[in-house]
Amino acid sequence: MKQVVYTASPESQQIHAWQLQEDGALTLLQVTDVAGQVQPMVVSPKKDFLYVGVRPNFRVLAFRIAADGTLSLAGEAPLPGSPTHISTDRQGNYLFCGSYNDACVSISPIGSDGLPQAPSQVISGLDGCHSANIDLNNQTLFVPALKQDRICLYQLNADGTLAPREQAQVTTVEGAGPRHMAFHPNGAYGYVVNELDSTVDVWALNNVHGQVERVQSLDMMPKDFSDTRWAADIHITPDGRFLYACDRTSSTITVFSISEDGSVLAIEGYQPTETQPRGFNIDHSGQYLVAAGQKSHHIEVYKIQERGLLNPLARYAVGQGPMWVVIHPLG
Ligand SMILES: O=C1O[C@H](COP(=O)(O)O)[C@@H](O)[C@H](O)[C@H]1O
Repeated sequence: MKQVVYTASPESQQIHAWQLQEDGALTLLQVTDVAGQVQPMVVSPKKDFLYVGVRPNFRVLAFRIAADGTLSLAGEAPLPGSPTHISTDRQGNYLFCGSYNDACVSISPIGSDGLPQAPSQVISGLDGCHSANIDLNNQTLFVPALKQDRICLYQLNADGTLAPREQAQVTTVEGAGPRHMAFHPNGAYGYVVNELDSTVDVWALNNVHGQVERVQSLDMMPKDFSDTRWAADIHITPDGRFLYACDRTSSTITVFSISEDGSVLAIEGYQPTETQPRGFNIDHSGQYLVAAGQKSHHIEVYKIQERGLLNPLARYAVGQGPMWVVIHPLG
């Protein structure tokens, strides 16, 4: 499988595109200079565009992805706040943007040309809004509001509007600070990394009462860790066997195994990584993990081994302050 790794480096305002070889080596394909601090990125489900949130002029840029994975700017649209996280629905018809600093989530239609338009709806009052995550059924948008210790639940209607679900929110432990989310491939469970106490919560998405319910909470730090907790990102392997979450103070990635039904996590180990890992990702074959060090200005590639443990392969200099990693299968 041919894949391309994109990294966003806001301090040097660059996107690096790398070809991921079968053996896990990276070959630099292209460096794109961007007018603005590039931060969150997502590839459209139709696989033809990379959408990138930029600042200080809050916009989403749409880069067309060529057959070899190189990028060319095709369009842009305004966003209602500083983009902290962007994502799309499962069909690529809508773009969601969560803004931590502007405490909102927005939805923007994506045209038939693949270009996002101006937001059609903005929901405010979400203090510390850190991400927007549509479930596998393309029905419920999970929006963690970090400063409110809650995850708001919105229904995505057929007309492209968001409405609070009957169960409008779930709450975390006080002071947890829910941040990013990953879904099990069976669609029954979601995993949320909590920034402020570096825990990971397992959420049953449809319990016997049809409700979202927390079924497990795990400390992701080693027993002897006593410094400030500062978790960031979370990702799952495509086969649903392993989950990874990173903490920035300790610069570690915690490795979890997942029970077959997705309901139970167990810690398998802790992987030291690049300094201040704010973003990482897993390739589509489930063989490699790529982590970015916001303070090391490098990315590092790991081979995923038995029990999910990580074997460092090589590290590569990128732009300054890398913080977002997206991996895209070509073809
Ligand atoms: O992880 C964090 O995220 C928030 C929001 O990030 P931003 O890049 O959208 O400003 C940040 O303010 C906070 O300090 C940090 O821990």
